[in-house]
Amino acid sequence: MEGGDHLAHERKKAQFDVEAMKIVWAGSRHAFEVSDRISKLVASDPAFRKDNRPMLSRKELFKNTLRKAAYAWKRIIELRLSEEEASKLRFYVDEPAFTDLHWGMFLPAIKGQGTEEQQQKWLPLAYKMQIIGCYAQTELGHGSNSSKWWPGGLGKISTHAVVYARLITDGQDHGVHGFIVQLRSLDDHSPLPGITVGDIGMKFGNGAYNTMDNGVLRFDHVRIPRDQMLMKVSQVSREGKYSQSNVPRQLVYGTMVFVRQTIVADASCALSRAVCIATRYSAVRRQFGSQNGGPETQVIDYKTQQSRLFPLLASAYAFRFVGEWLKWLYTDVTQRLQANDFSTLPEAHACTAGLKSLTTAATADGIEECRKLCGGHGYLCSSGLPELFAVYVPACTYEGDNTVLLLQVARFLVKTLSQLGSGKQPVGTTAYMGQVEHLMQCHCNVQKAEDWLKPAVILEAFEARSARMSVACAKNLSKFTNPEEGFAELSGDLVEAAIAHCQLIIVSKFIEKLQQDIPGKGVKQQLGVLCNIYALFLLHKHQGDFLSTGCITPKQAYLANEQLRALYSQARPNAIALVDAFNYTDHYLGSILGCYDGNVYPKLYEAAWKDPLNDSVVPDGYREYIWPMLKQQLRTARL
Ligand SMILES: CCCCCCCCCCCCCCC/C=C/C(=O)SCCNC(=O)CCNC(=O)[C@H](O)C(C)(C)COP(=O)(O)OP(=O)(O)OC[C@H]1O[C@@H](n2cnc3c(N)ncnc32)[C@H](O)[C@@H]1OP(=O)(O)O
Ligand SMILES: Cc1cc2nc3c(=O)[nH]c(=O)nc-3n(C[C@H](O)[C@H](O)[C@H](O)COP(=O)(O)OP(=O)(O)OC[C@H]3O[C@@H](n4cnc5c(N)ncnc54)[C@H](O)[C@@H]3O)c2cc1C
Repeated sequence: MEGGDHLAHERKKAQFDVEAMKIVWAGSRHAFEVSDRISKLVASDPAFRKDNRPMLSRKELFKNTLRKAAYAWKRIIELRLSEEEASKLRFYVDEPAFTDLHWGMFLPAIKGQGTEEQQQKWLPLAYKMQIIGCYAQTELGHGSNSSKWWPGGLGKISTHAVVYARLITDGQDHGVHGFIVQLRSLDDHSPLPGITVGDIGMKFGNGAYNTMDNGVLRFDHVRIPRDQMLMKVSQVSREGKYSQSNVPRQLVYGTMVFVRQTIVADASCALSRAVCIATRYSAVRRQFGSQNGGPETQVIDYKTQQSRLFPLLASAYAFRFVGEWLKWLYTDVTQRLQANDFSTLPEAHACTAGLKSLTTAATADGIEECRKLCGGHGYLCSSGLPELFAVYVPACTYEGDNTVLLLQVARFLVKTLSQLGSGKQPVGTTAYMGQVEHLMQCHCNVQKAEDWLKPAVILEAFEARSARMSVACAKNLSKFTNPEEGFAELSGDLVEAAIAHCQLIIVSKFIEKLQQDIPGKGVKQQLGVLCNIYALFLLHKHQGDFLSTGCITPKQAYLANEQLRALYSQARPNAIALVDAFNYTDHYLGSILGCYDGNVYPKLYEAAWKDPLNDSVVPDGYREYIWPMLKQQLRTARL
């Protein structure tokens, strides 16, 4: 069957209003309209072509990225795009670039840690891109005194950096502080005296993150003017006297709270993209299972395919909603900080760190699972999945290694529990710890599979599991005379407790979302199915935790799995419509397997012929290497 919509029969099965779901996914009608308009603008402009990326050498690839970034900036100015529209445009261009760090970390660091005066000086230059900045924190070795290593945009492009370094005055070490440092001449781009700077080399995957110039930086007697130390948190006077404002020192790390929050939103984008590809292809692909000469089975109808794919579809929606909530939390903490209320900073730090860890790990694993769900064709670059995986997987490491971040959450949980004794009532995402006595002894009363559809039942099971795991850690920690030694010894258990707590947050935010007014025929009902799939899939996967802490019985675990199977059947007719609701253009998806019309096979066949290897029938190197080999075999055979 040539042309036409090969997935039309699937789209007809939808039991909900897809257009209304698109608004829910985007967050608002306004966000949908901006996203829709800008994604089409990018898709229709040949300057943003990206299908050739895996074929380019590093130098070609990098120059191509610079061209796109400059062109994107030109279009942003010509079209007078707002900040929101400009950031969407960069998002849909879909190519990691120095601009990510300029807009995503350099500017926020100055906004968050610079004084009013410093902001007035630096922000206008940065907003007009008259200077280009990066964020230089990580070191080659341990400490904050070796060479900076990894910062994106540093290697070849940034003119400035926010550099994190130790501040020493009068021989006294005041710890790590941020400094704005000019790295390169604004006239000829050469490094300033005393500065050694360059790219750190090829990274994982063709194309992928190699469009970014992650860099190395060394200083040799470089003088930074005093007023280029970011001085909102602490100051050095002209006389060299060090002082601290009346704000917590942790604000120095505020940029990370901001970026981790955007990374959670980004996880839902990356996962939904992979899921969209795998779902559409699973409906197109037929394999075995035909009876009486009828058509073969669509692989999406295999229960095993559903049990691997639908939890990922549900996770994409779950991450979307928890990302929305995290954005609210971040805005709230920012407003409080401006009013000198620092009380919610530890929670904002724990939530952003923990959710960044959970969502990036699940997304990286999920993209790889989607590749496998597409069988052999998933391994082709034209499926879009190998590059998506290679671009995405460092999210598990950057902005804090995922395990290190979970340990930060665990510290927060242990502290919250220890404060219960002094009568401090936990609030926000740890409010459930206030009912710890009930949660330690409550019994789940599920008797039949459908009982698992009750939000209160699910919530109590997840709260009890999380509370019991944290309390067990706290009890074990109290046996150590040296708390740090105890923390190190029990770090494996602490990480598991942190995961349980963060999973509870995601499940509870999905449930809260469903309590809102959600317009559109059948939309809320479908989201309800996805929410239950997400929660029961987690319960099934981690049933060891739920059983060993006595939160549920083996029979109840069995019933949860039974309910999960029923939910997969409910999701099945809506699967294509649920991924259409992401509203991705074929350009953004960058995948033949995931194309909207499902016309996969002719496109795969056509794309194969575009590979440079097929430019000639006889390949380069034939005369040099293959022909002599064949001739020699011929001679041996004749002997
Ligand atoms: C639709 C959406 C589209 C969105 C598109 C956008 C795309 C998004 C992508 C964005 C681009 C991303 C590109 C990648 C760029 C990558 C950049 C980086 O990787 S920058 C480097 C980041 N490095 C790290 O994250 C290091 C991890 N380590 C830590 O975070 C450590 O905690 C520390 C180095 C900050 C400090 O270590 P240390 O001195 O040992 O202190 P402690 O850890 O013991 O902490 C002391 C105390 O402070 C609290 N704390 C720690 N961090 C924070 C924080 N960030 N905020 C607030 N508070 C913090 C901690 O809890 C302790 O508190 P206490 O009460 O004393 O227990
Ligand atoms: C693509 C990419 C882009 C990046 N961009 C930037 C950037 O723009 N700016 C910037 O400053 N940095 C950047 N980074 C660096 C990034 O932030 C660090 O790589 C990250 O914070 C992890 O630190 P590390 O590499 O030192 O890993 P390590 O800390 O050396 O981790 C190695 C292993 O040790 C374990 N480990 C480490 N500490 C502990 C502990 N306390 N307890 C238990 N286990 C531990 C980790 O879990 C991990 O398994 C980037 C990295 C990548 C990959």
